[in-house]
Amino acid sequence: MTSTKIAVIGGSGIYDIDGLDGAEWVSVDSPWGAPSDQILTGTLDGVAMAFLPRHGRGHVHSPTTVPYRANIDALRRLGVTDVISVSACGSFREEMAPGDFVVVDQFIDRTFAREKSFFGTGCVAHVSVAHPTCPRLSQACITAATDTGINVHSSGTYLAMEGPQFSTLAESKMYRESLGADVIGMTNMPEAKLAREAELCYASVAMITDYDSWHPDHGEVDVTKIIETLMGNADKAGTMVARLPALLGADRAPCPHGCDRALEYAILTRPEARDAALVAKLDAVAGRML
Ligand SMILES: CSC[C@H]1O[C@H](OP(=O)(O)O)[C@H](O)[C@@H]1O
Ligand SMILES: Nc1ncnc2[nH]cnc12
Repeated sequence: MTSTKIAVIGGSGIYDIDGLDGAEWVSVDSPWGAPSDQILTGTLDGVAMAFLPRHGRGHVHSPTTVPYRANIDALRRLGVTDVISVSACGSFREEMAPGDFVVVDQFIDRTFAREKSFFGTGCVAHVSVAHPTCPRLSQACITAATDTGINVHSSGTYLAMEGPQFSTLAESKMYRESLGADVIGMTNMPEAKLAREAELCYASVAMITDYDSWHPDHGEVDVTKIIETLMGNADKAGTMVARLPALLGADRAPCPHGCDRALEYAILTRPEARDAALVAKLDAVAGRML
């Protein structure tokens, strides 16, 4: 058994969380650069918690420039075991309406201008992301959302686009009709891939804010409306998060789905061929295996 430490990565419109005992913003140094912001630490129902605003307080980082590697590394350095992303998303499905939550279980990664791995020349690793989210943690999010009275969909495919512009109408229709995506956002990739490399359980709660631009009865997406819808849902997200410590408990059994052992058999570079500088940077993420 290890101790649970739950991190929430708050997306657009979510820059803080209430109710932590002993709340303190702490700075965490990472060899992967500066994280998006300081990290709010504390406890909730006796369980250690951490909160990181993905875009920084004041919304400084664009989806492309969010320091994804530094963020995941910093959470790992803090001893986090479980990461929950709470994100604003557009919907490609009539029945996934603004105000609903979707606990995402698949991704289509269409981002192209971001660093997507902690590994590379001098230390090569290939982890599986066939199932990119943790079923145990996702189920806790579904239960917490249901308990909170949220209209929650228990699965969905999230298309991660580069942005920062929203999709064209043709792209929106292609993502929906040809690629079969259910929701769209700009940030969950490479975050989910990096969490897997760092052997962290990861779940993604998508808060639907709009119908992107495909829906004939809704105008094209715009950021003011997104933030309006988001603000109407921020309290629901907070209540959902507050249920999680009781559901997950302070003592943590190994992940039944192997998220916390993802690097076993993943590192290919022979010990004598590894780059010492890269190995040193990997101390938090992969120290267990190096
Ligand atoms: C505010 S509209 C677009 C912006 O919102 C989402 O961010 P996040 O996933 O951090 O909630 C979306 O991915 C875009 O980055
Ligand atoms: N329609 C949309 N496209 C991309 N990111 C979003 N975030 C919220 N709504 C979005």
